[in-house]
Amino acid sequence: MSMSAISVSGLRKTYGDKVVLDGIDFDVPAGSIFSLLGPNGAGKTTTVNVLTTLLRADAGSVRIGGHDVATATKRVRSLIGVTGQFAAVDELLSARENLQLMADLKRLRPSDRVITGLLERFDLVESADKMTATYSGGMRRKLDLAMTLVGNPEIIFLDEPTTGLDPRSRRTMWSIVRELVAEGTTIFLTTQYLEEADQLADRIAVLNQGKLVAQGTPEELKRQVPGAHLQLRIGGLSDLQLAARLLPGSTSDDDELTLRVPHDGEPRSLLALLNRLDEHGIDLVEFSVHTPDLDDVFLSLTDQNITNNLREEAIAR
Ligand SMILES: Nc1ncnc2c1ncn2[C@@H]1O[C@H](COP(=O)(O)OP(=O)(O)OP(=O)(O)O)[C@@H](O)[C@H]1O
Repeated sequence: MSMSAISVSGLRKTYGDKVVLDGIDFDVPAGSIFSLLGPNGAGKTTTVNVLTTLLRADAGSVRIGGHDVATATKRVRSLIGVTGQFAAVDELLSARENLQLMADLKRLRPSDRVITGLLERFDLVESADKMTATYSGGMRRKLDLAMTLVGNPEIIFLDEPTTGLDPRSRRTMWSIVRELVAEGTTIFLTTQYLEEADQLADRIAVLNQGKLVAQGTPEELKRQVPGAHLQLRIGGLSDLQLAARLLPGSTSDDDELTLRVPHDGEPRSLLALLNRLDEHGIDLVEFSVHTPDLDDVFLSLTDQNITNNLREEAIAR
């Protein structure tokens, strides 16, 4: 059984009479990537601030690496690294000097090998001694993450790590994040790019108006929103018509010989459906499963008019 790196239960935070976090619960297994999504003002930064000991919760419990953030603050701080949207990089110093500063802050001695190793890993050796004010946004982000890694934190909070980066730099950051996880690091990621969460996260939670309205793997979340369907291509018109009769709710295109069937892509019922076609001797040429992307999930779950039904179903998962 995998251990929880982050365990949150009944977390509440209010500012005056504004309830920002209204009792949220989630669990992040060690060595996995968890992404918290939500519209602006949903409470993501507030959550990160509580989890990283910068802010005290009003109620609930938060354990990081098994330690309570409220009572074992120092221990928690020694386990975590935080990379913010606004990089901690000092622009008047070089990459090497920034890393040295971080090593000194963490009382890491000797630090030369660690610093050289990080410069190599992040491909910053050539510019290591140039003032970071001359760096591109991507290089600065890499340095920021490198600084977070000084001292080998077990759990890393990445707050919008690729905002403003071009697609190539974003992919470089993604592969570094994947490497870290492969080495056993736990990552808590906030991002405004749903594709990033989709690419990286093992599990995603969607925060809306202070509550978690859904949690699951990217695939589980995508299956919850309407629009998922199967596209079948059939060998002939009579087979197409027979298939359309067998599969209620389907719509057929006689010219293309295709059939669109509402379906969430769940393997067992998919198999049953295909078997049914086979039992009737229907010539199935091709099929594909179309699931909505995370944008659809996000819009549907964070819409103010979301039906209570979907919300309850989402929470139950
Ligand atoms: N110190 C504070 N005092 C009062 N209200 C605050 C304070 N900090 C945050 N809030 C309010 O709490 C709510 C959640 O803010 P938070 O910054 O956590 O949201 P967020 O999901 O991170 O948003 P964004 O995506 O815009 O960064 C907002 O309505 C915000 O105005």
